[in-house]
Amino acid sequence: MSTHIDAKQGDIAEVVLLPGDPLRAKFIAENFLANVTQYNTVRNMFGYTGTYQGVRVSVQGSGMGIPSLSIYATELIQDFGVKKIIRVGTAGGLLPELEIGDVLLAEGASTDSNVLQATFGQAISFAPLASFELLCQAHQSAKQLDIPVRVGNIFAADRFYNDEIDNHKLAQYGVMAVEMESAGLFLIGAKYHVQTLSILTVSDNLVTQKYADAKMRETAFQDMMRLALATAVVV
Ligand SMILES: O=P(O)(O)O[C@H]1O[C@H](CO)[C@@H](O)[C@H]1O
Ligand SMILES: O=c1cc[nH]c(=O)[nH]1
Repeated sequence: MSTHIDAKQGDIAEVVLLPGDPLRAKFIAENFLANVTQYNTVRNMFGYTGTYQGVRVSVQGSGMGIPSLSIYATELIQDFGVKKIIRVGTAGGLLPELEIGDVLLAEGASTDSNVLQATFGQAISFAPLASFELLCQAHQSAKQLDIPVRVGNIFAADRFYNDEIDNHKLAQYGVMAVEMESAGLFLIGAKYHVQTLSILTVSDNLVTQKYADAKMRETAFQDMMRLALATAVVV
């Protein structure tokens, strides 16, 4: 076991889906996986392992924000030998044409988090990128499943509520949406040479002010879940 994950060696698959919401982890395990066992309840940050199309897959809640995700991603890699992590998250659209339910593949994650400076110092602006292999696979799987996706930059904000970020300028520079974890995930992937990707569903649009309710965020975004699982099981 690790500090925050009460699993034994071998309980967790080499590929893990990582939603922020532990109830989304439960929903994915109960609705998509076969032969499911629950390996973690510590802090109610649920973790499950099962099979999808015959391949072992785990799904683990990460909590909200880079600090919480970093704990789970690091322990999954260092203590349980995880090789691929796919975040399945929600995001706020910054482009007016994005509708609730649209699926995004994060190619890179800009951020206002201090985690990059804490790692590299002031002189370097590290660019946190998704794994090219996982990104290509997800793009290909999306075509096979007939799930439309947009690929590009997203913004991983340190705060859900803030008045300082210029969303309009981010959108002008092509940043599709805002969420709170991907830059930390991609940084950890780079550090430990582990493949990482974020597949996101637009849960609200900051321009049009449309939004999904909490139940929808927990259960409704099944295109993202099917796409992440299809990507995960390709070895
Ligand atoms: O739906 P999840 O995966 O939690 O992701 C988004 O939702 C949370 C904010 O409501 C943040 O964690 C943000 O990144
Ligand atoms: O971090 C997030 C997630 C969803 N929607 C937002 O506006 N922000």
